[in-house]
Amino acid sequence: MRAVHFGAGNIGRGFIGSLLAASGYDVVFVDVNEQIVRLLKERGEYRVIVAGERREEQWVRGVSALNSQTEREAVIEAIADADLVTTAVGPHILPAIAPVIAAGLERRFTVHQKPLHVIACENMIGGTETLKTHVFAHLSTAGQQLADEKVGFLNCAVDRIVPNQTNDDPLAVTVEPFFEWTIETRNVIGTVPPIQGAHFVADLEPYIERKLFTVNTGHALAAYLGYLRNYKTVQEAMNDEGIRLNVEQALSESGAVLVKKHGWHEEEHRSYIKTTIGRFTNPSLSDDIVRVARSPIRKLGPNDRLIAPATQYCTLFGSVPAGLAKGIAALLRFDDASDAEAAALQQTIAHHGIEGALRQYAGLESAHPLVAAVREEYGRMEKNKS
Ligand SMILES: NC(=O)c1ccc[n+]([C@@H]2O[C@H](COP(=O)([O-])OP(=O)(O)OC[C@H]3O[C@@H](n4cnc5c(N)ncnc54)[C@H](O)[C@@H]3O)[C@@H](O)[C@H]2O)c1
Ligand SMILES: O=P(O)(O)OC[C@@H](O)[C@@H](O)[C@H](O)[C@H](O)CO
Repeated sequence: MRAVHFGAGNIGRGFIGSLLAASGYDVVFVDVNEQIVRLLKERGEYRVIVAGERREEQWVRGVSALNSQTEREAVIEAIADADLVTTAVGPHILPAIAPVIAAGLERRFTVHQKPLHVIACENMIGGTETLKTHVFAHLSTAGQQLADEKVGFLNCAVDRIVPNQTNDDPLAVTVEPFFEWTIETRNVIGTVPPIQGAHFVADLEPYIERKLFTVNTGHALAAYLGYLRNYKTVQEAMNDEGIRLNVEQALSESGAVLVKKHGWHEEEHRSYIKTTIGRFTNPSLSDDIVRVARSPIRKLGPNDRLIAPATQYCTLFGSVPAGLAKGIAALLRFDDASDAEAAALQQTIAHHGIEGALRQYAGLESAHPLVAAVREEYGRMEKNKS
């Protein structure tokens, strides 16, 4: 079996590639980072360091790599011959990889019509559906017809904290012990792709919302509030009792939405939150706040980790979730110079105020009750820096 995986970064090497290799796939990584591609080609293996109470090393073997910029033809051939195509490149990169995936499918259809599954492992709702739309924009009419019949685009939720790497070996990747990969079966063609440890479900919505509105919501609160207090890592931020209480408050608010909307059992969800907070405080990991806070405009989106649970809370319970409002206000104060979206967000706020930013990026009209609550928190943060 062959899997072509786009994005040999933190989660690509630290989770998806390692699980696929353990499931018996020959994994071909596709990336634009020449150093990583060269080393993967040279060595054909890399180390995953699982940092929990005990430190465990696992070798991922039988992998290869291609550079999508300089080896486009080989990428097309690899897709033509693959059983599975996966991605972990970041939501903003999906449009950039769509043309080569489409070219790979067109080539494949000239040679054979075996079923193929495509899974985008990005932190977003409907990630694979979004990739499919981009890919279809580059397919011929005949190609679209065949893709509809022969290619199963499967949405998924992917969960493992993989920080930015500081190992001496550029291929080694340190990860947390926890992992969860939930894949929707709705669009499977034939049988589900054999992936050891993956959890297949008929309806992904409860799972992706539970993951995004708990793990990523809590992470966002810790990162944006931690940034305001000049902490460098999520672990440092979570050791601040005030921030930890804010994270817990926001997660009880998003949790109330998840329990009411999807029928998650209250006790089970409390335990999911407890596990999540334990993961944030893992003393064996050091996760940079600027990584977790990255791309604040994306994170301010109407379907993303802060606005979606907050607006749903307002609708379901008729009151404003104060913890989530604080997280949104802290996001609006994120001005890290190395983050292009943070710079653009600050420009928007400078020109149009926070109301303008919330309208433009979160789709919130000024009359929405959340806006007043965010404005109040935002003003308080200006005075106290936290
Ligand atoms: N790191 C985590 O903890 C984690 C966990 C779950 C989900 N995710 C999601 O996985 C995705 C990737 O995150 P990450 O943390 O691994 O980021 P990352 O920056 O470590 O990895 C992204 C990789 O994509 C590569 N890339 C960029 N443009 C490309 C292109 N045109 N073609 C091929 N490769 C390209 C980059 O060179 C990099 O190696 C994001 O959507 C993220 O939300 C991350
Ligand atoms: O990857 P992002 O930018 O959407 O979010 C940052 C982190 O919250 C995220 O990468 C988590 O570490 C991950 O989602 C855990 O599964």
